[in-house]
Amino acid sequence: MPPPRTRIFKIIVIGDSGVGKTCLTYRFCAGKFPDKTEATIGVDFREKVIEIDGEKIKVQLWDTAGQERFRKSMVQHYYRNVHAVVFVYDVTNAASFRSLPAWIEECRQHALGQEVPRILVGNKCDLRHAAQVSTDVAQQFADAHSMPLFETSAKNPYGNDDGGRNNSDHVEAIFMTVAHKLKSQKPLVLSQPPSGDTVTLRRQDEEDRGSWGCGCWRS
Ligand SMILES: Nc1nc2c(ncn2[C@@H]2O[C@H](COP(=O)(O)OP(=O)(O)OP(=O)(O)O)[C@@H](O)[C@H]2O)c(=O)[nH]1
Repeated sequence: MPPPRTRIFKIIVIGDSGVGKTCLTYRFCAGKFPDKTEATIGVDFREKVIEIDGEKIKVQLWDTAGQERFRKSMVQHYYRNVHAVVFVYDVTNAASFRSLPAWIEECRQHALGQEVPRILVGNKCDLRHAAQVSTDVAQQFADAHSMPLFETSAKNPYGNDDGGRNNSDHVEAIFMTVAHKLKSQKPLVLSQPPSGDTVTLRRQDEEDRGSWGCGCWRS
């Protein structure tokens, strides 16, 4: 029997430069805050294999450049066969929140349909004292765009810089939520052949490969 194939979920992470996209993806894949980061040029990939309901799934995070000059040549590649989008803003930087409509518009221009799950992430919640974007305002925006909102800190998921708890979502839990959503959208389905008594297990993706692309499977 051939080894079971591993599904790959491609999730792109987008938002202004400096909001913490590299740190969030690093936190999820490496389990810690990076010692230092530099502005992303083009795109970086990070992967982590997770297990949901006994199935191993490869979560592939595309950490995209926030700076326009580092995006230009790559932007077409980001949006090919995307399974989910994570929009990130920095809770201490109102301008990064005001940029969100432009990022949503960029997705629209690259033909990302409403069927592609999106979430909104407010990062740097450890710096609550310096927050410029309130949870209420962010929640209104998320509701208006039918996205769930998560507030988090890639740096310090459990506490803030005053020594107190920051009540933020854990980065791990956020990406796992997206993976669960994707898995539930594309379950394994039982298919009964028209005749004969063999029942074959087929993955939903094989039926709509046109829209999801072959790239989400690997032997
Ligand atoms: N306090 C705090 N700082 C953070 C957090 N996440 C990221 N940073 C800092 O924010 C700065 C930018 O982080 P990056 O992850 O490089 O930002 P980016 O969005 O990937 O930036 P580009 O690659 O230019 O698009 C770095 O100095 C990080 O240390 C956080 O949760 N809390």
